[in-house]
Amino acid sequence: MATSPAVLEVERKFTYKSDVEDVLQALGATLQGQLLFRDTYYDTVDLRLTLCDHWLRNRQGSWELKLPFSPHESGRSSNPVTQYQELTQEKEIIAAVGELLGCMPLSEGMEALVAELGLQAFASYVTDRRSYVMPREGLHVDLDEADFGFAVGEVEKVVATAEEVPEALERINHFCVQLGVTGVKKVPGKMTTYLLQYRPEHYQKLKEAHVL
Ligand SMILES: Cc1ncc(C[n+]2csc(CCOP(=O)(O)OP(=O)(O)OP(=O)(O)O)c2C)c(N)n1
Ligand SMILES: [Mg+2]
Repeated sequence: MATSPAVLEVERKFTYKSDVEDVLQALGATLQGQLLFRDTYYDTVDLRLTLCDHWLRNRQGSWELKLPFSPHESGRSSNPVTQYQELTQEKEIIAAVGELLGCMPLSEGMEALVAELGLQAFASYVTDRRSYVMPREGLHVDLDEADFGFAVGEVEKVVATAEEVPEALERINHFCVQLGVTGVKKVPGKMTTYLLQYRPEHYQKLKEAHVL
């Protein structure tokens, strides 16, 4: 099966104040747009996907799987920068889920896979996202407000190969200094906060597995 070019997302989350958009524009960021979207996340009944830091979601009708491509760096550390591969082709998602669960799914499509593996939706929320771009740096900045009353920003760079990651890290961290984001600890994202608020047992299991 021909695989699509890799999409490797290098990302750092940050908390922001009401003047963040003035600061972004002063740094040369331009508003790309505002988007509302619902994410619904799925896992097996015994949480085998998220316990392996794999995040299967349906975003406004499109399926995506986020999986660590550098496990020692992503969720399993206090590093504020996370690194995930993002699959969007259903055949690649099915293959990756099957590989992780040690099975050969017969399903050709995602709805069938959900039924075949008995996957359950464990989180669903709407995000109001204002997206900025820093064209020269090739960085994107998302300001997210979730419908359960939580806001978080993220600076991210998407690259195609692992060799491009060190420069992406450098650009993200340099921009975060300019933005006044200085903490070295990981900033909780929407999913972490959602689980803590609504699925504390799931949250606890992921903490014990050092995923979150
Ligand atoms: C700081 C941190 N964030 C996420 C994780 C685990 N994790 C990885 S992916 C993932 C699911 C997506 O989480 P998040 O990035 O919060 O959502 P969102 O910003 O809407 O997705 P995007 O639009 O960026 O694709 C999680 C929880 C972690 N271990 N640590
Ligand atoms: Mg994110």
